[in-house]
Amino acid sequence: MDYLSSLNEPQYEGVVNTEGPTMIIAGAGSGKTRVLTYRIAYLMQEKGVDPFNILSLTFTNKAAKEMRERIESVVGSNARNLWMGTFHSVFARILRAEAGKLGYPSNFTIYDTDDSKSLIRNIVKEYGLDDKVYKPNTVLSRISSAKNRLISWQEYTTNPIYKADDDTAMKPEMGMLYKAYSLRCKKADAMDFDDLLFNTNVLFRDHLDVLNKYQHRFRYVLVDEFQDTNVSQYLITKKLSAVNQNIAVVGDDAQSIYAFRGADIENILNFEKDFPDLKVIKLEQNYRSTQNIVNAANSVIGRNKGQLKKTVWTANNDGNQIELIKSVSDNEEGRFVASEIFEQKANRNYKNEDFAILYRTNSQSRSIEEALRKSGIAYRIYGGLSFYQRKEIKDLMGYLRFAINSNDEQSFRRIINLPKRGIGPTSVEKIVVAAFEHDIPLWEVLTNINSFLPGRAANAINDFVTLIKSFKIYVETKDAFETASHIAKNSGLLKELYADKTIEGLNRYENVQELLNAIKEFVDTPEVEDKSLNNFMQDIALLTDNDKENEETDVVTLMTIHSAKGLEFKNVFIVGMEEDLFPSQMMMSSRADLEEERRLFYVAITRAKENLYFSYALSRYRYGRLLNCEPSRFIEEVDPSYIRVNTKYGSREQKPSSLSPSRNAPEVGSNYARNLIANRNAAPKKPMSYHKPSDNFTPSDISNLKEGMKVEHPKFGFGKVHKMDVEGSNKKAKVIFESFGEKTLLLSFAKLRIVE
Ligand SMILES: Nc1ncnc2c1ncn2[C@@H]1O[C@H](COP(=O)(O)OP(=O)(O)OP(=O)(O)O)[C@@H](O)[C@H]1O
Ligand SMILES: [Mg+2]
Repeated sequence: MDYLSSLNEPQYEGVVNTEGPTMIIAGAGSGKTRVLTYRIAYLMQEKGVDPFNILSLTFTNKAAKEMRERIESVVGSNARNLWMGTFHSVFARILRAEAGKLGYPSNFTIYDTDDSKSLIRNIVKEYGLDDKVYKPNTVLSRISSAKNRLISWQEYTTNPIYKADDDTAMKPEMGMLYKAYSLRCKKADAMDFDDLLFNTNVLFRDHLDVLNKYQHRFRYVLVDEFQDTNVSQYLITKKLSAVNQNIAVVGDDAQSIYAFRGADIENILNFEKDFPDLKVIKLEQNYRSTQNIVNAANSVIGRNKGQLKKTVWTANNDGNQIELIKSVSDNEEGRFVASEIFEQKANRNYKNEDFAILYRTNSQSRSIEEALRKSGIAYRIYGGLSFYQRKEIKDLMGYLRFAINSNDEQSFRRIINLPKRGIGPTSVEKIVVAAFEHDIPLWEVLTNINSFLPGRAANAINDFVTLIKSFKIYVETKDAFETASHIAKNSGLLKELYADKTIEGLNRYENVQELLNAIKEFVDTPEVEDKSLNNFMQDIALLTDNDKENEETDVVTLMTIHSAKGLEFKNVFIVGMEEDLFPSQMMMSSRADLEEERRLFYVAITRAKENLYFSYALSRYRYGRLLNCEPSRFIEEVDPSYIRVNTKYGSREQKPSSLSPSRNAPEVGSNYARNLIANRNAAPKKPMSYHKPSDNFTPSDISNLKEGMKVEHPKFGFGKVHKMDVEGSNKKAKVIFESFGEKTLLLSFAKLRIVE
């Protein structure tokens, strides 16, 4: 068979030895992904394994798609039945099927990072905490890191270790926020990204029958980019392959670049302990890059202390030296890069798609984009604001999500006053708080709104509820396209966009049409059996812009180095090679951080097949100020024999070895100290902490509740009935609680225990 003949000896071993645990840790461009791809093809074609029994986990949906296409070219359309995708997408699918076991409905909503952050922002406000101390980003990453280490909020709030850490960091309320955030997500029938992995672990831990089912389904498990799995992901794969032991992982410790998100290099070491029969395969030949690029990459990564020893060599040509481009400003940098692309295309027959421009942070794309646009070079940005992050798309998706899951708090907040219905933030807050305090679902509050809000506000909500109910009928009875079109029209969203005749308005209108087109395409796909909106929405939440179908393919790629992992391009520009930018200012405070940053540099270098450019500017706008910049220390870390200064654009005199030796010490330390002092001085407001119900708490029959009775409420604790109010249809009781003061409770919802 002809795909096998294109493999070298160890690669061949990796493909045909399909049984038992296998690990390949090898350098960039050595064919790790190729081995995984062919191993799957081999399993299907030679071993007759059913694609339903193969689970392949990749880092991006794009990588999964490419892998599937390659396998398809060998084995045919049967490859579509492989279980292949990111950890998040595969396990979201499994969680939907098993949701009931964890107390979620199968149509649970997936909160994206924006949803999570805005929920945190609300909670911080509700508890009266300082939002400069408890920034949504900081709080979310602390929660995320706990979840990825499988620490539940229950454990977090009871184990004093975490409290001590948070106290030291001047964020003593972190545990309380973790708990409140988790309860709110659960109440909204929503999982955030980390929950998808966390809950999969809970599912497999607490439901051995379910674990058993998937252990038998996935006879073969394969993981690409294994170095970037976190503890939570590792545990899932380990459990799944415990019975059959057919697990193959490939990775490169020198390319581990997600430690800041909890990826753990220890997994590579643990793997040997957890699977003692492990077969380890070494790949040493690089097929991707020229000799020069491979050598330069080796000279960089050799500076890291904590790497496994590996040999990487190539039989490819020497190729050109790395070109160093110096510019006076970020705008000039953009122009130089654009001119170079223009020239290379003209002289060497390259196409746009042969170029990639890689940068450390998304915001660097602006000056490059401007220059490319002026030169008429087609490009595409990966990452950044993706299609599904655009406001108009999120708005319509908010309606679709809410029609499916009407307890979804974040969607509710997004759409309730869109278009304007005269419902103010106070009413919205009252509704959300009522659901929480009465411990009833959001939808139940909305459908009984007259009990919670005064007349006029209630009327507006009632109209909204009627509208959503009519949408729900569509969700139940029509296909995804009919439903979504109906909702787009009748929600008033399309009309509002249509009325806006500015260019941006037209764009937004077209984007919504584009989403409807995508849904139409989904409905028209013959292989899709379940054409409901529900089914369409399932995986959408996990799509990133990188996965979007590309309209035009011959484009220059712009992306962060992080998202370039695993990819390759003939020509690569690494731009913004300046101190404080790359290495990033935030990553210079410890040796471990700097090593991670250096691995990122290694990843960037090893994306290039033929030509590589480093570019830096002497000044750049950052944080709204023009800053002077110095060339990155990383430039000097590359053996100078592999670099030449580009004299077309940069200064002729400058040599890489003479790059400014003196540097100002980064200000990280002093800033940090300033923040600490500032935080200490800002007296934190005390959060209100809800009462913990007594162990014997069960709500009593309260039809005979009378003034003077002593009661317990699950959240407000103990109190005394002050006054009964039987006016109108709603029976209410005014209760004075010991810690919360007076509250008016609706008897039809209140869960109270009569104490005496
Ligand atoms: N035996 C081979 N003969 C020819 N080309 C090969 C061979 N093995 C791999 N290649 C090619 O080398 C390039 C790198 O392979 P691949 O992407 O699988 O490497 P990798 O180890 O996964 O790299 P990375 O660490 O960057 O993910 C690809 O273009 C691939 O097609
Ligand atoms: Mg790879």
